[in-house]
Amino acid sequence: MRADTTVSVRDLYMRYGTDDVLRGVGFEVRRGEIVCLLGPNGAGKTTTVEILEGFRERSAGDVKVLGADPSTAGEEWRARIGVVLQSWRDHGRWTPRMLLRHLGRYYAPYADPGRGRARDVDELIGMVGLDGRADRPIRLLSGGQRRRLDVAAGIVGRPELLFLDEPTAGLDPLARREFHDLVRRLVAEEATTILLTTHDLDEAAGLADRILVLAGGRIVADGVADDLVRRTIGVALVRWSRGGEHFARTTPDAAAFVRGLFARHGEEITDLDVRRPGLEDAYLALVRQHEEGAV
Ligand SMILES: Nc1ncnc2c1ncn2[C@@H]1O[C@H](COP(=O)(O)OP(=O)(O)OP(=O)(O)O)[C@@H](O)[C@H]1O
Repeated sequence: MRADTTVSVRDLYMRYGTDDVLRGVGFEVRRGEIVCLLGPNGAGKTTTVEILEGFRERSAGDVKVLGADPSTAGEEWRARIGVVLQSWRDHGRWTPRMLLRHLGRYYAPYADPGRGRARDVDELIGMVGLDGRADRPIRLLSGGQRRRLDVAAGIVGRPELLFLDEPTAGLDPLARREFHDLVRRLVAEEATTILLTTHDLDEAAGLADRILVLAGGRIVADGVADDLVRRTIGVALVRWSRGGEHFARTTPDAAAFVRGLFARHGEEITDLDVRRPGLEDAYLALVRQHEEGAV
């Protein structure tokens, strides 16, 4: 294991009743990395993240988070991680300011001269763009504003490691952009390590240093987005029509392929489209291959 390994997972198994949801999951996350965990609904992303957060007991496997086993780690360890859950509905009568001040107090005993104490509440409210809403009851916040408050609650204690479960679900495009900037700032200024789940593949491609794809209970891909795309489906997707039929092929050399196509079929070719595939294409191909048992 490298010295900067923040999360290390080996042979992780999770069984619910007779259902094996995780079947030998393994990956690592290094300090200051933004890693994005992708996978279809029900693949086990939340389960994995909750095991790493110490909220769920695993069936088997080795898990180390900030050097400790989350199933036995204490409060001092917990104060070093931040969590934004998929949904959290509570404290409706409180105001964001009250809630953040309350959560901040929790971190006081764990103040570390190197990292400081809990963040100043006004600074935090500004960071997540909740100015003007800080003193109104939480139940009156819109869904997106509520999500911003969730993020604020996750970073109040200046976590070394931040877990974000679908953090931008329900955010408008501007709020999403601001959230991405906030994540990049946390990484650049505080070397925060980020593990996030999302179904937004543009978000994953734009934000993550590395992508993990969970399918069928295992990590079926682990790498930089561009490499995953190249490895999974080649470098170009060529689509065309001929005689009313539609065709599509992937190829590492689009120019040579298209020359060959025209040499064979000339003017019969219509609707030619050459496109560099993106993460969404690679992801869908991986999940499809996996479902067909080819991975
Ligand atoms: N406490 C539980 N008891 C039994 N089954 C569970 C429990 N929690 C989750 N599951 C099942 O485990 C599987 C994985 O669920 P999980 O929530 O981890 O998936 P996910 O990848 O986060 O899905 P989504 O993208 O829909 O949020 C699902 O089939 C779910 O029904």
